[in-house]
Amino acid sequence: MTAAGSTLPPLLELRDVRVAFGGLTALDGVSLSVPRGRVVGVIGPAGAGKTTMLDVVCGRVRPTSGEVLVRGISLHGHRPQQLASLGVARTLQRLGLFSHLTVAENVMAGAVRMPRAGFLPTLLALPRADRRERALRARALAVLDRVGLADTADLLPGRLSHGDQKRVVLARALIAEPSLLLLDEPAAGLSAAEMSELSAQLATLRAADALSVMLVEHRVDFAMGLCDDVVVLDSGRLIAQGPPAVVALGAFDADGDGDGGGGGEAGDADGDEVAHV
Ligand SMILES: Nc1ncnc2c1ncn2[C@@H]1O[C@H](COP(=O)(O)OP(=O)(O)OP(=O)(O)O)[C@@H](O)[C@H]1O
Repeated sequence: MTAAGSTLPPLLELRDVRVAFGGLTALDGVSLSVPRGRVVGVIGPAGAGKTTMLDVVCGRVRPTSGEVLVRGISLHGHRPQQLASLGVARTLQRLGLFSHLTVAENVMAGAVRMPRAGFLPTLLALPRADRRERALRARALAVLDRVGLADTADLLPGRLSHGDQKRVVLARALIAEPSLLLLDEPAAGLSAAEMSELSAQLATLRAADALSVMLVEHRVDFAMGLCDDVVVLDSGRLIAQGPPAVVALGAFDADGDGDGGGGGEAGDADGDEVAHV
């Protein structure tokens, strides 16, 4: 990285973020960053605050205090629909596909950053609108090809397996050409084979597009295998963060089963930085 490059702010930064729902503190002073081109996984037991963290980044939930920054710009007061213009796209835990639209049309629906045809030209079916529609469809087909679903473009999503529907959801996020992708439980409901395909897919995307990813995941093995860095939340507090191999050495209970998660001693086996708060 150049000297100038190293001064760039992280793509995403949370500074001392606290979220309270009435008397319940869902996030308690969480600070973290997602550097450019990195994949950061957020793990922790049910109710730890993982989804709340994504909601805060997306503007669905306002922090009670603290700050969220994208490329160094504070998102104070931003709305979810403004996120795309900042290069942020999110997938939801529930797939949210339109059952009456084809796979390609579902993907096109994610292209909020693309120039729109405008109501009047579309209504009058003017050639300019047709051209834009065709260009958008071509983009959707290209993205579907990237996730291995080119031949499903004209099917309804209900015809696809759960794993393939999740790939459509990924394609719908990718068509907006995000620089930061937020994934809410991408491995949920996937078989072991589908999980390893998804890992390979995300690794390819990251390499090709310098995409930064923050994902929330219950499947700790998946997150540990894929992510450059892992953040562990428990009861709204960030209790550990660092490379998976280092965090795995720490005594946290990621699956909430009371057995101490990775077990063993906390430490810094290979010189990587790990924080236990
Ligand atoms: N809108 C809300 N109103 C009140 N409490 C909420 C709201 N959203 C979340 N909570 C509470 O905040 C805490 C954190 O919830 P959150 O969904 O962020 O956890 P999580 O780690 O994503 O859990 P899971 O793994 O089960 O999805 C929980 O105690 C939850 O009940």
